Amino acid sequence: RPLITHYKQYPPNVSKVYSYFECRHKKGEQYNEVVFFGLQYLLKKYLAGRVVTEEKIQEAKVFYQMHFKQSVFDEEGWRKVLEKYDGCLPIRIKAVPEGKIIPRGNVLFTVENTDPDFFWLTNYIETMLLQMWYPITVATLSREFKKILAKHLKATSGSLEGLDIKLHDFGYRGVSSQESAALGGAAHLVNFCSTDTVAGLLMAQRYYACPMAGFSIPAAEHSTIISWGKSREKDAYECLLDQFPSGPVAVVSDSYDIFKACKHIWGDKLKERVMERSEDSALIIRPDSGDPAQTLIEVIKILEERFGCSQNSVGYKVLPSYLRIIQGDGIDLNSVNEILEKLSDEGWSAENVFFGCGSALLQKINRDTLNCAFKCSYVETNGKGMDVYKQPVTDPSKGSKRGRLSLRRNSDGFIETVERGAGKPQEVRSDMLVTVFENGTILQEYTLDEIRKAAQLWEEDVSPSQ
Ligand SMILES: O=C1OCCC/C1=C\Nc1ccccc1
Repeated sequence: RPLITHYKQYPPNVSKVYSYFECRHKKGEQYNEVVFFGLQYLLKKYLAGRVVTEEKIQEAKVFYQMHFKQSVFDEEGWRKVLEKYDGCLPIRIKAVPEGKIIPRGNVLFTVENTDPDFFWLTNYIETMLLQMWYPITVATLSREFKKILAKHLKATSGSLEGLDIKLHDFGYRGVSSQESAALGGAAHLVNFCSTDTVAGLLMAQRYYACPMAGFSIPAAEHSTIISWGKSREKDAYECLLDQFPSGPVAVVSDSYDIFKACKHIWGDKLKERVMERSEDSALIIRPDSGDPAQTLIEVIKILEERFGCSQNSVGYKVLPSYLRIIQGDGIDLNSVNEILEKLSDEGWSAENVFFGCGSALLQKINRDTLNCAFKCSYVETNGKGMDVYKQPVTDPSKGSKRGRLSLRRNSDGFIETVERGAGKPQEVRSDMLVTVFENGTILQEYTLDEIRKAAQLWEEDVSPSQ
């Protein structure tokens, strides 16, 4: 998009461009609240410090001359950033603290130039800032998973114990890049501490001060099973038990026939080996094909017949503590709910099952999933402020907010956006938006621990009533 040329298109004597980011709300849409996450990484990685240099200006000048076949690159503008601010961006960003749960349709962060000479800078960084849609959407959907898992776990076990390891991130291989894996993997770790997406762990370490944000366990994959040949399937499984005698071990068991594997290998030839394992060294059987709910029910029934089960304090059946199941195939927000419904209908507790989620967690989303938008809402021209907005007659739901914005909890305790700069000065204190960036400096940082605390589920998210 020729945003490079926008500086030529603003009215004369514009001195300030003020824009904001929101996840627009559409009536009847699901996911009515979002987790704010990811801005700190983008600020640290791309916007903080001396980001403008003479070399970059020269390179951009040549590049855009070739790209537009005319000289539209604002060399003088950028050189002024270099000279006046030593290459730092004269921009102010005010944002919701990371991890906060905000209802759709509210301002999440605002961006404005801090020096009249650089009004064109605000929307220059729009493209980069709009990429916030990704970590916000992953963190939000991951938390929707958590709500579903919490409800079923509470209802069928009476407790939320182990909730934060109930959804394992399987998505590393299914995302579009290492950076997406890092951002999406970290976003999932806001809600859970169970992952195989190592890039997300490194992101949490380097940008959110968390030395080890998530855990995993030894697990088979199809190659380590089929490399023994079909005739030695039992040996392949026995090797896992031998190699990982203590601690949980997960074994994908559908290479040939999941049902026979459970009945005749896990439940017969290796039965004693399985039963001798302790509760904190459980065997976790992984189906990986077939209709998820049907396969799970059939597998759990075979395991019940072979190993028995007990009743928990709320009357649901639980397999022996040395035996669990993880379902990582075909899991998304709909199927996970369906599966848990069917399991509880058959009297099985959610304690028996863990879930892995790949693309549905990190990739099967886009900027429209939560209708993320970045719009200008206020300008100053000839020193005079003016609230601006769009209100397309062709789609009112794409209307934008107007004026300078603040975010506050109203007298009923609900979070709302105050438009038109109506946030009274004394109310400024209560503005939930915090200045996190100004003129190249990050003014406020959050640790993953603080973010996790902010994003934890509320009481009503867990009550089995709804
Ligand atoms: O089975 C498991 O138990 C729990 C530990 C992880 C795990 C499997 N991981 C995985 C990752 C990427 C694609 C597929 C599986």
